[in-house]
Parts: sequence; C-alpha cells; structure tokens
Amino acid sequence: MSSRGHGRAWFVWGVGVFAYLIAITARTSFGVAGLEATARFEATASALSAFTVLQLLVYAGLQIPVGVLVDRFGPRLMIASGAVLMCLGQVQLAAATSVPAGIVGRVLVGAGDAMTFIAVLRLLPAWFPASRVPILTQLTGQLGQLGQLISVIPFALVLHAFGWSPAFLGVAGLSLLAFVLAAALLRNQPAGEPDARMAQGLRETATAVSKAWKQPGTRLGMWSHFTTQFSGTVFILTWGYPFLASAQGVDPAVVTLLMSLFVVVGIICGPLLGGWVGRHPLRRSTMVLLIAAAIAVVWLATLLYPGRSPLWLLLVLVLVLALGGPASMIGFDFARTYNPSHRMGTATGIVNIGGFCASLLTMYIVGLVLDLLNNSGFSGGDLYSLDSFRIAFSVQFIVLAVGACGVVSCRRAVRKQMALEGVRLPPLRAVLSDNRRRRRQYRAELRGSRGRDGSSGSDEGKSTD
Ligand SMILES: N[C@@H](Cc1c[nH]cn1)C(=O)NCC(=O)O
Repeated sequence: MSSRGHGRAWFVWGVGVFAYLIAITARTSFGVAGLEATARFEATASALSAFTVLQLLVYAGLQIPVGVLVDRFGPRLMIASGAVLMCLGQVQLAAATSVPAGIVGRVLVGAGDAMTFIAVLRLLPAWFPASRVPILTQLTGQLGQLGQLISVIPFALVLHAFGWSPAFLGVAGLSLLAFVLAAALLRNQPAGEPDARMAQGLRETATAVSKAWKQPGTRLGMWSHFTTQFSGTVFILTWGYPFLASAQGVDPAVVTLLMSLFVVVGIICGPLLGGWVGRHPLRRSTMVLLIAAAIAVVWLATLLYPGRSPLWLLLVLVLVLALGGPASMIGFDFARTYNPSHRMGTATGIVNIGGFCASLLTMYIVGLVLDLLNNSGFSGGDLYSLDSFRIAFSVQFIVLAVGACGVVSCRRAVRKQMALEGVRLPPLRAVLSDNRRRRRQYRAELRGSRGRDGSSGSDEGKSTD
C-alpha cells in the first residue's frame, strides 16, 4: 500500500474507533445517571435494573443478525446505521418521563450499539496487513473503553449542571457526529481492492451461520470471550461498586479511582497482549486459560480473606479483572483467523455473544443470591453484607469453570483440525525449554563477542511457537 493508502487506513480506523467510543458512551451513560433516573421515572431498583438488562439482552440477541448484515452490507452502512439508532435512542431518553418510554430509548441504544463493534473490527483486515491486526484489534477495544470516561466526567458534569435532557441530548449529538463521519469518510476497503460483501438469500445466510458455528475456531473464540470478559463486566456495570463501597468499606472516592483504573490497565495491557498474540498465535488459548486462572485465584484470595480485604488486595483484584477485557479480545482474533473474510462478521457476532451472555447470567444470579440471603435473614438486614457477597460472588467460579471447559474442549477440536491440515503444535514444555536454550546460547555468544572486540551481539532469537 502507498503512504497515502497507509494514511487513509489510519484515518478510516480512527473514524471507526470514534464511532465505537461513542457507542460505549451511549452504553454507559445511563448507569452514571442512576440517581436522577430513580427520581425522574419514580422507579424501583428492579425497574431501573430492567433498563440495563434489556439493553444488554438486545445487544447480545442482535449479535448474529448484525454479524450476518455486516458480511452482507459491509461495515460502513452498519456503523452509520448504528449511530443513527443510538442518536434516536438518546433523544427518546432525553424526552422520556415514564419507565416504558425510557426502556424504548435504551432498546434503541442497545440495537445501535450492537451494530458498531463487529463492523469496526471488520474494517481491520480490509485496511491493514494481517501482522498488524491483533494489536489493532486490542487498541480498538481499549480505546473504545475511553467512552466510559466521557460518561463519568463530561456527561456527569452536564447532567448535574444542566439536567437530564441536555445531558442525553449531548450524547445524541455525539452519535450524530459519528453518523456524519462514518457516512462521509468510511470506506469498506481501499480503492481497487475486491469487495468482500456477500449478497445472499435466507438459505445461504443460514448456511453461513451454521458454517461459522461448526468451525471449532469460532467456538474457541466464543468460549474465550465468555471466560475472560464476564467477571470484569459484572464488576464494572453492577456489583463492583456496592461490593467495594458497602461490603469492603472503601471510601467512595477511592472506589471511583479503582473503577477508573480498569480503563487505564486495558489501554496499557491491551497492545502488549495484542503484540504477544501476534508473535505466538499457537498459544492464544493458553494465555486465555492463564488469565482465567488468575481471575479465579484473585477472587479466591479476596473472598477467603478473613474480614475486610486490605486495599492492596482490592487493587490487585481490580488489576487482574481489568486484564479480562484485553484477554477477551483474543476471542475475536480466533474468529478472524479461522474464518474466511466473507464470514468474519458472522463469526465475530458469535464470539461476542459469549462474554455478554456470561455477564448477564452472572449479574442476575449474584443479585438473586443477595436477595435470597437478605430475605432469609442471613445478611442481618444489610443487603450488601460482606458475608453475603462472599457467597453470591462464588457463583463466578462455576461460570469460570464452565468457560474453561469450553475453551479446553474447543481447543482440542481445533488442534485435531490443524493436525489433519498437517500443522503440528510443539508441546509447550518443549517450546519453553527451547526458548531457554536459545537465551543461554545468545548470552554466551554475546559474552564471547564482547570478549573478542567489545561490540554488542545481534538481537535475541524469536521463540518458535
Ligand atoms: N471485550 C470487550 C471489549 C473490551 C476491551 N476491554 C474491555 N472490554 C468486547 O467484547 N467488546 C464488544 C463491545 O461491543 O464493546
């Protein structure tokens, strides 16, 4: 690609990331306005939680249809249409004064949001060389999370200074801007490149979905997303705040700081993980399992700690949970590398269902267990008591175990398929000892060459896995 073509690729990616960032702002803004929503809609806590649950249900339910539509119509149309839906949803919310009217707004936002991320990921292989895609996938996911900060800072400021309608109209304005940029500047692929869109009828669509699902690499992506994303999502969107502030007695300002760390950790670790995945494509599922194990261990330590956990342990908890976001992006890398480009949207949609289903399920069960313990008298009248959270949060170990079993069993199927294609995976132990041997050899050569002429040696050899 020419340097002009390169510039254009970064520009297209920038517009896509902006649209995704605004989708995250639209997704998270309602959570910031919880107290105002209670007063405006005169709603109970469970009616308010219906807003979030419904929005996420719409989001998860639309993933496969949207994936199919991305393959059919291309990312530009989907990103622009998603921005229009989110804009309409925020305008509806700005005007709504009853729970049903508010829910209509959130459903529109959930639908528009569902159309954005998959379509933005679909732009990457069309505009960039394959070697850059893993890092750019990570960067897309992490930069998008900055949308949460827009909700927490400028949106909250406008909400408190000018009220409900101006704040939501402001987010509607940002979605309108995303629409204009996408419609005017996005292109599905560089000029002169073949158009990967597939015009297909119902029967071909069903076949495409079934082929994407039958590909074990797609399911490996879905279980990877399922296993790594949910714990952090549940923590950030629902139960993290009451757990830290009420059960652990952390100062609210420190809680806000801990929650903001999520975004920062993702931005730092995402590209590192993306680079690692690019260098070790045959060890992606091992990384997924290691991060899932780290999440299980840090939860075990926090929930078993006698009494309230010290701040350092809560900090480690937040750091490890935040790693789950970048780790879940490995799932999309599986979808991309195990499916042809004309089926990538569909496969990405299947992967994206994993983490959001696990999150919805866990959010619901944790709430249910907290309610049950409170109604039984176990919580001593404190819905958010530490002992109740210890029991309720333990549900996560079951979800993690189910996810890890899914990863291991799909990985076996993928490896069997690779063996049939003649790709042999060297055992991890052999790779690690080979790496150690190369490092020793490199150091010895370096010492030798320094001894001879004082010059430095060549770069360290890359690992072979
Ligand atoms: N795994 C997330 C993205 C992410 C990255 N860091 C934290 N979260 C994901 O699946 N995103 C899809 C979306 O629509 O946001």
